[in-house]
Amino acid sequence: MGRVVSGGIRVPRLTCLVSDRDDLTLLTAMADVGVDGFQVRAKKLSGRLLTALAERVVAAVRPAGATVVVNDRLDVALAAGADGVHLGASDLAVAAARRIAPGLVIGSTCRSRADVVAAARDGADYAGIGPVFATASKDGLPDPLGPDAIAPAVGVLPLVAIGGIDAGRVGEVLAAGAHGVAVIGGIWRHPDPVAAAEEIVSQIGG
Ligand SMILES: Cc1ncc(COP(=O)(O)OP(=O)(O)O)c(N)n1
Ligand SMILES: Cc1nc(C(=O)O)sc1CCOP(=O)(O)O
Ligand SMILES: [Mg+2]
Repeated sequence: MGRVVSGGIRVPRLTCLVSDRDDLTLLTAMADVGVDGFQVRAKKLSGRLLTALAERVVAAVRPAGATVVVNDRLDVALAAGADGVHLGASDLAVAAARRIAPGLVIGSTCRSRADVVAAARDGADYAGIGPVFATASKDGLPDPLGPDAIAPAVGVLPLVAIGGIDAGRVGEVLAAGAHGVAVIGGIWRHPDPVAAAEEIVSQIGG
C-alpha cells in the first residue's frame, strides 16, 4: 500500500517501539538495515524527559529516512519535531489531534474493522491493529485477535499489526493484508536486536 500521508512520509512497514530502557545506540544501525519506523513509547517518563528521548530518536534515525511517532502525547511529538503521534483509547481523540496538527502522521489503536472505519473518519493515517498474538510486553489487553482478524479490516486504512510479532510471524500477518508490523519483544528481547530487526525487514521484503 505505502500510502503517502503527509509531506511525502509513508506509513512504515516495520515500526520498532523504543523505550527509555532500550539501547539507543542501536537505533541508527536498525534504521540503516531498513527499519523505517520508530515509536517512542515510555509510559513513565515526564513530558520533559519523553521529549528529550524523542529528540534523541529523531536525531538517530531521521538521516536514514525513518519515520518517528510518539506514543500517547501529541504535545511531545510536536515539541520533539517527530513525524507523528500514536493515539490509544485513553489518549487525545484522533479528531482533536487532527484539528491541532493537520500535517502530522496520526496512528490509532484499533481492535476491529469498526474501529478502523471510525479512525479513518476522524482523520487517522494508519490503524494499529492488535493484539494479534499474545504479548509479554503489555498487561490488560483483550484476548489475542489472531491473524484471521486482519483480513476483515483491510481496505480502509493501512493496518499496522501489533502484538507478539517476530520474524517467524510476519509472513502470515502480511498475507492476511497488514501493511506493516510494530514490534517490541521480537526485537528488544532478542539477543541481537539489530539482527532481529534485519530479519523482520527481510521477511517484509520490498
Ligand atoms: C502500532 C501500534 N498499535 C497499537 C498500539 C497501542 O497503543 P495504545 O492503545 O495507546 O497503548 P499503549 O501503547 O500506549 O500502551 C501502539 N502503541 N502502536
Ligand atoms: C504496546 C502494545 N499494544 C498492543 C495492542 O494490541 O494494543 S500489543 C502491544 C505490545 C507489543 O509488544 P510485542 O511486540 O512485544 O508483543
Ligand atoms: Mg498509547
